[in-house]
Amino acid sequence: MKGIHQLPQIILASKSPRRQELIRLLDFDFKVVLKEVDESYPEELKPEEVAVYIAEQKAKAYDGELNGEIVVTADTIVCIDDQILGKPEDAAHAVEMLQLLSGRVHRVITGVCILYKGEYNKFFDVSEVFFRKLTDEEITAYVSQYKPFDKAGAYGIQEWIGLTAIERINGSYTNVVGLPTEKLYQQLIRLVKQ
Ligand SMILES: Cc1cn([C@H]2C[C@H](O)[C@@H](COP(=O)(O)OP(=O)(O)OP(=O)(O)O)O2)c(=O)[nH]c1=O
Repeated sequence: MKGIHQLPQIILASKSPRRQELIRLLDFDFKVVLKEVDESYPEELKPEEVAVYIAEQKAKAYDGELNGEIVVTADTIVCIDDQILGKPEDAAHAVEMLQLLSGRVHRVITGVCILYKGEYNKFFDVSEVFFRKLTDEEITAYVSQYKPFDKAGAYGIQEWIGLTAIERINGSYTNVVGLPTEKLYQQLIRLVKQ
């Protein structure tokens, strides 16, 4: 037990350093435990459903292995014109994604799954991100220097490109980084106190 609300131990099943840092800042007693999970999804799902579906798959890997802990998993996708952008496969793919996002608004959806006492509690958050027009030079320089291959949509809002090219966002900032902390906090308290 730790933090203002004294929650049980949390297992953050995520290799993402940004998620680990955010959950640390929430002041939880947590540890990181990782498992390989297949991130494929049924094609007919809507973007919001995809993020939640993958988050749930990540949590399912812990079913039956818990002893009162809370498992938290998440999945972040970028969505433009109903096209889902995951992580880029290589530099050319990253450049293509950023050219698509340049000068336009897109949605970032993070699905979250909380596994507690055998129940899967799922939700998602959506943020709109407004990019100014990026030049091709900026895009290629960013991709070669920052190698955003571990990031949905090929960019990090917390990096150089986010600081210099995002005009504004509508919604939660931490949701774009990979974990909607305000919603997650409310859900955790609701589950533990009920
Ligand atoms: C859009 C955006 C995404 N991201 C990150 C969040 C996620 O870590 C990543 C999307 O990939 P995910 O598959 O959501 O997560 P992950 O593979 O990094 O970690 P795990 O599955 O173990 O939890 O992109 C940023 O850091 N900044 C951004 O602005």
